[in-house]
Amino acid sequence: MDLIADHISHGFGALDVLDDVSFTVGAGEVVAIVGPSGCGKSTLLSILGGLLRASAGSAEWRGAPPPGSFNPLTFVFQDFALLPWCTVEENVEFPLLHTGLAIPERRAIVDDALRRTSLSDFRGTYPKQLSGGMRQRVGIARALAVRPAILLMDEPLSALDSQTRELLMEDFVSLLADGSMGAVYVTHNLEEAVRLADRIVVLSRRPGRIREVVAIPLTRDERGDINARGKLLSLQSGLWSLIREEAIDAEREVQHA
Ligand SMILES: Nc1ncnc2c1ncn2[C@@H]1O[C@H](COP(=O)(O)OP(=O)(O)OP(=O)(O)O)[C@@H](O)[C@H]1O
Repeated sequence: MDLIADHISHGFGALDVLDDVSFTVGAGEVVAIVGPSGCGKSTLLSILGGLLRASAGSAEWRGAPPPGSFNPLTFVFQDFALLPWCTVEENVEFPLLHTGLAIPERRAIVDDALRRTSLSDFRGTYPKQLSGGMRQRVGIARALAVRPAILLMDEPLSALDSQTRELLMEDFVSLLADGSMGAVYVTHNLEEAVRLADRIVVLSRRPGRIREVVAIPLTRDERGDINARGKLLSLQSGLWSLIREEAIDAEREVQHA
C-alpha cells in the first residue's frame, strides 16, 4: 500500500503552515520529514493520518492494506500516549477491543506484538512502573497490534536519553527489516533520519515547502556497520547545511513570539 501526499497545503486561520507538499511513501518504505521548528511537520503527519483535513490537496492511500490489517495507518507519539490505569497488555489490546475479534484471536495478536517488542515479561506491568524506553516499546507494540501498513511516528524517540534512543533505533531497524511495514518519521534529529529513512523530505521554514528529497544510498543493515559511520555523518552534515540558516531564523522567531 502506498501513501500519497498530493499537493497538500494547510493554514490555521491566517497562519500558512504547509505549501504544496507532495511525495509518496511506497510499501515498506521509511520516509523521514525534517525541517526547522514550526515548519508544519506534525501538521503534515496529522493530515497524512486523517486527523486533520488539508486546506488544499489531500492525503490518500493506493493499493490494498496488508491482509488482516485493522488500521492501515497508525500513530506512534513522542509522549507514548498510554493509558496509565491499564497494564502493558491492556494498552496493547486497546485498539483491538472494537474489532469484533474473539478473545483468543485478540490474545494471539497481543502476544505477537509483545514478543516483537521484547515486552512479553512485562505484560502485567503498569506504565508508571516502566522506563521511558519501555513505555515507548508499549506504544510501538500497540501500533503493531493493528497490523498497519505504515507507522506515522512523531518524534518517537525525542523524550528518551541517548542510549535508550540508540537501542530503540536498533529495534526499529529489526521491525522494519522484512519490508512489510513502512513509516513516516517526523524528527528534529538528523542522526535518526539518516539511520532509519530510505528517503528524507526536507521542508523549508513555515510555510513548509519541500526543499529537497534526499535518498540514503545504503541499506539499513549497511548503516549499522561501523565502516558506514563516515558516510552517515557526511549525509547528516549535508542535511544540516540545508536546514541550518532557516533553523536559526525559526529559532529567533520563536524567541520573539
Ligand atoms: N491546531 C492549531 N491551531 C493553530 N495553530 C497551530 C495548530 N497546530 C499547529 N499550529 C501552528 O502551526 C505551525 C506548525 O506547527 P507544527 O507543530 O506542525 O510544526 P512542527 O514543524 O511539527 O514544529 P516543531 O518542529 O516545533 O515540533 C506552528 O506555528 C504552530 O504553532
